[in-house]
Amino acid sequence: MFTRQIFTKGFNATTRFNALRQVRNLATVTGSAGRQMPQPERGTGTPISNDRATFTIKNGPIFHGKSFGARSNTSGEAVFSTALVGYPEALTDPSYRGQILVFTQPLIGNYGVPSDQRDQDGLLKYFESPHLQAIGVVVADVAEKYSHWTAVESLGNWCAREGVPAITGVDTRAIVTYLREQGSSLARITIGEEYDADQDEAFVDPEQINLVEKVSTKAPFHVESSNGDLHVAVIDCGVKENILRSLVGRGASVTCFPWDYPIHKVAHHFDGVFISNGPGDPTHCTPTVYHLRKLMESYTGPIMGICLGHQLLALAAGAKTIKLKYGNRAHNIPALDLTTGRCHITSQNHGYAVDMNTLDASQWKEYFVNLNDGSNEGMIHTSRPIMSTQFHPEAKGGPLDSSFLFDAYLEQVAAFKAEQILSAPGRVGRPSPLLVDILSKQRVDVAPSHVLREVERRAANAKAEIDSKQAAAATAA
Ligand SMILES: NC(=O)CC[C@H](N)C(=O)O
Repeated sequence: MFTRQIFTKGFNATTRFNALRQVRNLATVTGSAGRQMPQPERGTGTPISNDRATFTIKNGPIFHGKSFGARSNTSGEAVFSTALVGYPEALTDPSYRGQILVFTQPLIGNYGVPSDQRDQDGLLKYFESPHLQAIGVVVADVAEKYSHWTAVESLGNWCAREGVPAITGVDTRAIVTYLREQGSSLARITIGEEYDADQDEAFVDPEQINLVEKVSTKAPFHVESSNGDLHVAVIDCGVKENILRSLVGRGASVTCFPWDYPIHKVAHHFDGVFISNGPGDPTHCTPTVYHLRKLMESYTGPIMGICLGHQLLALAAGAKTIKLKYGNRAHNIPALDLTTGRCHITSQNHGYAVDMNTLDASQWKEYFVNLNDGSNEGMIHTSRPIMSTQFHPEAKGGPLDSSFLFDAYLEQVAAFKAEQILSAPGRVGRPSPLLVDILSKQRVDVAPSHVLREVERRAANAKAEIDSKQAAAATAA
């Protein structure tokens, strides 16, 4: 409202100045508590490295540039995003685990990195999870100086603190042109050394790894809504905070379960079930798919899935998923709603898609279709309240065009709850206070990728040591 007034004709200069000052004050008033410079956690991260750096695409071109993040090497799938804003949200989105993110927007870092402040419901205000999730960052031109009222540190500082290598000064247009033609590729970032072609076998292929088990909560957690008395079970495959906020803000408390939790055994306690986004190939999540199949057989309440959640529901319904040539990562992808004929501009981040030809047409209809490449963007059950989208209605970053899908889902959740109360009047509406007290309020035991890497490295070393001792003992005997 203020901004509208400021630019209305007829306001004199002083009024305009005061209004602007008010907007600034409003904007900064809540920020102070979380605006201290974050301190490095002991034993994690490195100082910022400004050494030479190399970005190497497996069997492809090599790009030389300058490091601006952690002094460590990394390897994974190189993916690119054409989003113009939202690097803090993208880099903390667990769906980017295992991936080196190349930004096509040339100037990245100019508004710094915000704090890990939480909102009134205990959800992160500016991040999609507590840590950087992408395992490497590639930009054309990093902004070392930044300016924004939410910023507490530079992008370089954040990457270094979180142990994530980052490279600047490379031609991201050439990288994208290569990936677009060649398709998804493995790559590595090497800091401070010349690239050695003999290391080629060291490329890590995230497609082979179950990344969901690394980013999912290890035990259930609960986020209470102060806005209503609905209760939704979320299968956490690496859930974005803004998905939780979209549910909690609309009056649903959420209990989030680990990815492989037998959800069908507890679903009857809930007014709805939701399946989150998450990293990697959906076919790794066999337990989730099995539980979802059982859930759809026994549970009549509303079910919604987003992105990986959509793919898992489709697999549970008997369909197949495919890997796209290079995926869709942007904030301006047109998706056509086939039930209304309306086009929505959507936020996306995925490398796999549901093959609509494999979905049982007697039970499911295609809900949305991508107007750029014709890929599937969602499905809806023909007779039951089950619906899912490949794109991200929760945005962050990106447009809110499709947030109405959360409204629609929660209307169904409320209707189901009302029905349940009528048929079983003793049913407790709100989540039990005991449950709420016992459960954690945040994800449980989800280690940031570089900490996990270190743990895995030490475990591998320990195993190698035991193996060699056993071998030596066997030879001696
Ligand atoms: N954002 C997501 O949930 C991504 C889903 C899946 N990992 C894919 O890349 O297709």
